[in-house]
Amino acid sequence: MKQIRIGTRGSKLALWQAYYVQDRLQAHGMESEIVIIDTKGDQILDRSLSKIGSKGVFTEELEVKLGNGDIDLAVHSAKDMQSSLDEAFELIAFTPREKTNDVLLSSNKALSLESGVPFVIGTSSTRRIATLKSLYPHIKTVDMRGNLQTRIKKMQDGQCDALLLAYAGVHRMEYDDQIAQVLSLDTFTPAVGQGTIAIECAVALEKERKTKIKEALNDPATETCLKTERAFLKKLEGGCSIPVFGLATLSGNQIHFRAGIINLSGRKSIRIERQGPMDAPEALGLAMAEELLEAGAEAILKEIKGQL
Ligand SMILES: NCc1[nH]cc(CCC(=O)O)c1CC(=O)O
Repeated sequence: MKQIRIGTRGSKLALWQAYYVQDRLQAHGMESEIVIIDTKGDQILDRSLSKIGSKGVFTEELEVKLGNGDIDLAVHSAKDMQSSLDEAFELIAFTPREKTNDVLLSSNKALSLESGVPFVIGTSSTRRIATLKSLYPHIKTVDMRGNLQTRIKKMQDGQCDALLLAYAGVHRMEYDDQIAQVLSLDTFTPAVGQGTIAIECAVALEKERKTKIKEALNDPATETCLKTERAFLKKLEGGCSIPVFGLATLSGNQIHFRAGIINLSGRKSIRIERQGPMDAPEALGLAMAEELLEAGAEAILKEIKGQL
């Protein structure tokens, strides 16, 4: 088979993901080449994602190259993928998921959210900021974007005392020794897709190639969870800038799904937990979204869209 061309963003975390994909393909007898592609999300660093307009900021340029056949697959953090893709593209695989928790990262390992001692956290995530406001009002936040290495540098320069990040990225970039706290999945329920890598292809990609790529990379359990979460997100029309969260896990042949929404001040939040059969992930995700919308998420979403 002709070499597979892997498209990726150029950040260290993106490249880690691309090399991981390359290794898996190699293990399945497929040679590949990595093609680095710059995206709007990498270029605009002085504005928060919620202000750029989250849709496709990390994906648009990759999709252009998928569309014209310059690359065969695009590697993404599943969390960065908008919930609705253009009809010419599809997600064909999700890699085995890393631990999905958020972590508190600091050079001062004694820091703790529960201690009651005030400190400053650098984060631009609306979900994390709202959750902090709600549960830990003594914590201040400052806006912080850029790749992991840039943020850690800013922390070391004194712009904040700690960062609030996904464990997956921290672990992949080998900053485990700076983890002060691993946060609970019930309080800091992660964003949809956190911790897994999504593989995007053009629908038009040759069938045999697609099948082989999927065989090499897809983890069926993760795929089921991601289908649940993404169906949920799609119904809520939440891009990555909306403080919506959702985590599906499997137990036996059931999907356990906890999900919710929090308003920007952190004063209103709605959480739901439900189970559903493993063979109908989208139905569970959709039902949860509908239940949440009826329980008040509709009003919260409207309020948030007026504020961002
Ligand atoms: N929002 C950016 C982003 N997209 C994916 C990850 C981390 C790795 C992952 O969850 O796949 C991060 C950084 C973070 O939230 O800490």
